Amino acid sequence: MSDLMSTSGLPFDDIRALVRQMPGPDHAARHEARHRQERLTKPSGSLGRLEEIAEWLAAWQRRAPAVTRPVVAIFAGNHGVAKQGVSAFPPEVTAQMVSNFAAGGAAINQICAAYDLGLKVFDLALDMPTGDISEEPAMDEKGCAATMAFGMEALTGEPDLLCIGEMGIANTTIAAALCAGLFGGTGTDWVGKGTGLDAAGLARKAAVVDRALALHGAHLADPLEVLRRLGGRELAAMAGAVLAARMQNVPVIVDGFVATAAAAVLWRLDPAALDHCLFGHVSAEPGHMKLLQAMGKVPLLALGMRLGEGTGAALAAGLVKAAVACHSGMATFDAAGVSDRN
Ligand SMILES: Cc1cc2ncn([C@H]3O[C@H](COP(=O)(O)O)[C@@H](O)[C@H]3O)c2cc1C
Ligand SMILES: O=C(O)c1cccnc1
Repeated sequence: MSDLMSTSGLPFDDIRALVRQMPGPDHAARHEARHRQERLTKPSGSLGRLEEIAEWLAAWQRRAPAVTRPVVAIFAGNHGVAKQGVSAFPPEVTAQMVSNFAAGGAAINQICAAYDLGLKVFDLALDMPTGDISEEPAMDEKGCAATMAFGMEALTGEPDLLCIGEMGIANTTIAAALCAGLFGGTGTDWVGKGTGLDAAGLARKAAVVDRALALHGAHLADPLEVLRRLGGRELAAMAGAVLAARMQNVPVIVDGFVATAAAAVLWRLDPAALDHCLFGHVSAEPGHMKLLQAMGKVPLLALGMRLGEGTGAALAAGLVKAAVACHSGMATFDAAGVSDRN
């Protein structure tokens, strides 16, 4: 996928060029799917949002919708800001959970097995945390752009549906800072308990976000600059993966607060940039619903989950598979000899 990236100009110029070249939906494929939908043996509209999902898939896959190679991509990164005591867990857990993913012991492994989804885990220099955003930028431009390009590797193997998730202790602090940088507000507007902070921890987390905003506040007009300063590697990689999926006609399901914050960088560059994305669930992390509302996105599920790992996206992939099965497998009124409405 790195062939999408040239080597000329400033590193972010390549990303901006891709955003300008993003393909739109295939209206003919969407129309075809809608036409079939109307002939299936059910009252028109009775499958509700499942019908919309099938038509959305057709539009972005540019053909009759099909999901035969769904993949969950988890990006893992570590964050300098973890040393500020903003997570209930220590940063070693990031690498330990990557091992757990490989061993099949995490929640995401079970959901992938239940719904027959592929799982790919990408770890991003876990022994070299990014800069502490309350003291310095997380990344330099070259590192941030290179990490976005690395995220595009999620598309190798040609998945036909891509679920985006993450693992990275302290990354709900990063997501909160990123949201404040992109949409305004202060720490308290965007932080939540993450892995389970107490009230004192939550206040500390909000103060850390406010310090980061004070430090970087003069440089937040450009969304990619916000990502570089207030983001982290797994967030940069997720943004790159979402963008690469768009270029390759692969619909995306975004996971929770952290994954949505990463995708929001692209939305800020162009509000149409996430039209090929579904938002799998709304996380219990309070910033997530605010963020979805700010972008006008309606999540599929609300299960009170606050895990990350792509779990909410993977659950929604089960729904998407069912939507496609109905769309492609149901009989038409004519074929089944069922009488249509009067
Ligand atoms: C055992 C364990 C498994 C996880 N799987 C996802 N996360 C989630 O929690 C982290 C973010 O929360 P915070 O900002 O509070 O650190 C991320 O790693 C996220 O993926 C986990 C966290 C833990 C502890
Ligand atoms: O919604 C999320 O992405 C989330 C929430 C809590 C912890 N980790 C991730």
